[in-house]
Amino acid sequence: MPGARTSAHPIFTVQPREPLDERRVEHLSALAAEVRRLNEATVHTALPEEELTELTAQVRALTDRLDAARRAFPPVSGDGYTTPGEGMLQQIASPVTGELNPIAPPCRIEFLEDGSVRTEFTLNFLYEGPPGLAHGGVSAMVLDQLLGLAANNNGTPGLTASLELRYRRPTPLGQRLTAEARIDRIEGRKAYAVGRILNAEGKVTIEATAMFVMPMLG
Ligand SMILES: CCCCCCCCCCCCCC(=O)SCCNC(=O)CCNC(=O)[C@H](O)C(C)(C)COP(=O)(O)OP(=O)(O)OC[C@H]1O[C@@H](n2cnc3c(N)ncnc32)[C@H](O)[C@@H]1OP(=O)(O)O
Repeated sequence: MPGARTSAHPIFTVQPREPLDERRVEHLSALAAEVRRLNEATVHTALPEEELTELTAQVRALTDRLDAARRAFPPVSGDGYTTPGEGMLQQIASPVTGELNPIAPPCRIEFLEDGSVRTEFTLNFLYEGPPGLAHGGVSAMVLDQLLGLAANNNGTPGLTASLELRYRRPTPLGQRLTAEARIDRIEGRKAYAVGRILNAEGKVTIEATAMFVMPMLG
């Protein structure tokens, strides 16, 4: 694959990923944004069955066309995977932050000067758990990613060894949510992070703590 790079880290050497330039990322992001709309429209549509049959055939044709030039693995942006921590930031198909991934809300991450990370995002009915409320597992996924990025931003990236959540209040759908995370402490290879999700009124809905461990190299 031209231009593909692999990391020196054993976990990431098995799957070479093609780095995309900004223009291509923009085009694919625009496509993913439309597919996101399509996903939501699919759940909400009240169209009659005959029209659904016709639309199903049209969507199948579109998918076949896209799949005709299929990459074995999702691409990355910029220079691709370079170091285990840095490279992960180019993961544009992440299910949480990936602009290219239609199942990602997507959460756009702010990396703050003090090393913490923050995102504002909205969950629609595709992420419903209890009626009208966000699925707890989806919130967990967002927090896992955010706390992981805080560890990464601190220069101590790692895999999630533990993730503990306290669901304090229901997390609403269709409302601006804020999630934030920071590193609490480092102990050897272990990075401890804390984070939370707040509703539009600034009230905490979920608190999270996690521990990330950088696997042994070699
Ligand atoms: C890698 C780079 C990633 C970059 C990410 C960029 C950000 C992207 C954001 C993505 C976000 C999404 C992220 C994801 O989705 S990550 C995907 C979900 N996580 C995983 O799949 C991880 C699977 N587990 C492992 O690979 C290994 O078990 C790890 C690597 C975690 C440790 O295996 P390793 O063989 O290397 O280490 P060790 O066994 O010598 O233990 C070392 C120390 O750690 C302590 N310990 C271990 N486990 C636990 C535990 N569960 N509770 C408490 N403590 C634990 C242990 O006692 C010891 O402590 P001490 O005796 O030294 O005091």
